[in-house]
Amino acid sequence: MSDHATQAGLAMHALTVQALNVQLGEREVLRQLSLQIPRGRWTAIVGPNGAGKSTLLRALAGMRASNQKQSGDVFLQGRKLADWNGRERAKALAWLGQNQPVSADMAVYDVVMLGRLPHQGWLAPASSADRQAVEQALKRTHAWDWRQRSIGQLSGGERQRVLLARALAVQASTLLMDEPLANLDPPHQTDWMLTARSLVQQGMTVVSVLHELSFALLADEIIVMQAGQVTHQGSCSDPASHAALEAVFEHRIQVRELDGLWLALPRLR
Ligand SMILES: Nc1ncnc2c1ncn2[C@@H]1O[C@H](COP(=O)(O)OP(=O)(O)OP(=O)(O)O)[C@@H](O)[C@H]1O
Repeated sequence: MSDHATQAGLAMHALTVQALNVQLGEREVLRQLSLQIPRGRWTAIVGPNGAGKSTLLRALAGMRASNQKQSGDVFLQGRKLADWNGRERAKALAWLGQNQPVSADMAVYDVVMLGRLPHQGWLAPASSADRQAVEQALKRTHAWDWRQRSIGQLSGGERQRVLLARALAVQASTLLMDEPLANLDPPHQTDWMLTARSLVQQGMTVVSVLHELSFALLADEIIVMQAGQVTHQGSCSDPASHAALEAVFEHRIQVRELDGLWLALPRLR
């Protein structure tokens, strides 16, 4: 393939991973992993504990642990992550991680405003576009009423909704989320899912690591991981994806349809 065709192929995808190896300390966590994440779709990453899902998501975001060695390439919109200007990358790629540290004294509004930093000039005050993005994000996650409270005073689920608002306030074209449903009650899990869907309808790319398999099956595409490798990638409605999911969890779960939705249920016998 010509360089031009390769470049066009890469640009078609939000993210492309080529032959990625990640070692954390002495442990080989990702091994020769290659995949492509389509633009404008919601992709869920699933797999057993320790499969390497969070490590993959962090690599997609260009984050490295202090004891990490890495080879292979990650491309964002056809360009190597390392070739992006930091501010432009921060505008293009938003991140919601697990247990993200936030100063407990900070007001909720200010926490969400941090999501606007890539859009702001050095020491420049927030613009009306920044304030509008923050308000919209806080209202979308039903956190607007707490805007003056300190984040340290919130429950785990309330805090998670504020951090989701911070990620939404970036207004990036790609949103990476690691276990976004952690601590959310069922109605807010549903709200999160509807938010993911509406972002995708607006053309955004959403990538989420999920343990809640019935929510993962509501995505467009599913990536199944095991022992540092991708064992399957396909549409969430494809029977081959359901088979891969059942297999990776040792047939301790089963995928069934109810009212047009795919559900992952425990297999008791
Ligand atoms: N900083 C680290 N140093 C050494 N090993 C690590 C480090 N972080 C994670 N690991 C190991 O890397 C492997 C993959 O971890 P990772 O967090 O990516 O898995 P995961 O699929 O997200 O798991 P879970 O579902 O439990 O969140 C695990 O075996 C874990 O013990």
